[in-house]
Amino acid sequence: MVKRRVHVAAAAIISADGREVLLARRPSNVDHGGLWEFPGGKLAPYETGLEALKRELHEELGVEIRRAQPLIRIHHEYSDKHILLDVWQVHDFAGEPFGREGQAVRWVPMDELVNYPFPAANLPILRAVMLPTEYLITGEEANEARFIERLARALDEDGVRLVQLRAKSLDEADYLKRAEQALALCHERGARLMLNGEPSLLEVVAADGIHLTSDRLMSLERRALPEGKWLSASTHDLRQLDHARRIGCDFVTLSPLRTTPSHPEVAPIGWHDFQQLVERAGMPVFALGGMTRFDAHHARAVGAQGIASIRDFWK
Ligand SMILES: Nc1nc2c([nH]c(=O)n2[C@@H]2O[C@H](COP(=O)(O)OP(=O)(O)OP(=O)(O)O)[C@@H](O)[C@H]2O)c(=O)[nH]1
Ligand SMILES: [Mg+2]
Repeated sequence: MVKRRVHVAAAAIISADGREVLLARRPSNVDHGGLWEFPGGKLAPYETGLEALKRELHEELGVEIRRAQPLIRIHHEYSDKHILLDVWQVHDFAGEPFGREGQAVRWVPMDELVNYPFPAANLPILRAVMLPTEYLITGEEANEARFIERLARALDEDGVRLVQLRAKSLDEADYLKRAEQALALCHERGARLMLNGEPSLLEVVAADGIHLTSDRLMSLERRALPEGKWLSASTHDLRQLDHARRIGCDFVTLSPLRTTPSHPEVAPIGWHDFQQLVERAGMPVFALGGMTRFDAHHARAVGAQGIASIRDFWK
């Protein structure tokens, strides 16, 4: 059987306070009936994704999009079709959304999203909706007070909401102590903390997830994390991206986008190849390597979740 190829535009419509996202329930008599979805539908011939999205949101919800940004593109094989879900984050719209086709429509808090039944293609979209555009990786800082100061500055002044504690020079006891301190700071501000190391670290410190080095990623055959925790990994090529997806990573960094002073010998990926890799990733990807917040807009435009950086946040 030759599968149909279906291109669908869908919207993650975010509430003004950034805490909720709008879901709709598919009518029981259609494909994936009764499941929840991000409102949207198939592109008509000659429509762009954004044009289709504008038309669909008007038809399905009675709202007009004012401002939207690409969020993630997911290719998924259903038994009867190959689907491309082209998902946009809608930050501003006019009108009061309601189910114009009789479907249920509901504002759902971000942390309750995982409790809703979605079509199989949607898991990486949920991750993308929950993740910010910027990912801070901590730099080295031996002095404890100075470390706290630097992290607090990034959280308070830069508004960072996702942090990876990377501290290769600390032994395990000191790392765990830092992790407790970082976790308290992050959670006070509603930010999430990833620990760079072994999944077993989570048995000691109740951080939000684990970030794996690419070597460690390639040595793991399955996702071994407690329920509700996130798994991310460093990747540098397609083989590592494929492996990350296979074992169920929630998101990854892909590097080095540019040549950096710390790794001058490594060839940069560059935006062109980066875009091709992201298109195949099937999960949120942060561009890493010489990135600053000025690059975030372009990173999003080529399909990434955003940028990860030490230098731009670690002042
Ligand atoms: N809109 C939307 N569709 C999704 C999501 N996830 C997902 O797998 N799909 C699938 O993508 C396809 C979208 O088609 P649709 O039924 O919304 O298309 P449409 O609004 O143009 O309706 P119609 O062509 O039936 O009139 C369906 O097979 C649906 O199950 C999602 O989050 N939102
Ligand atoms: Mg639809």
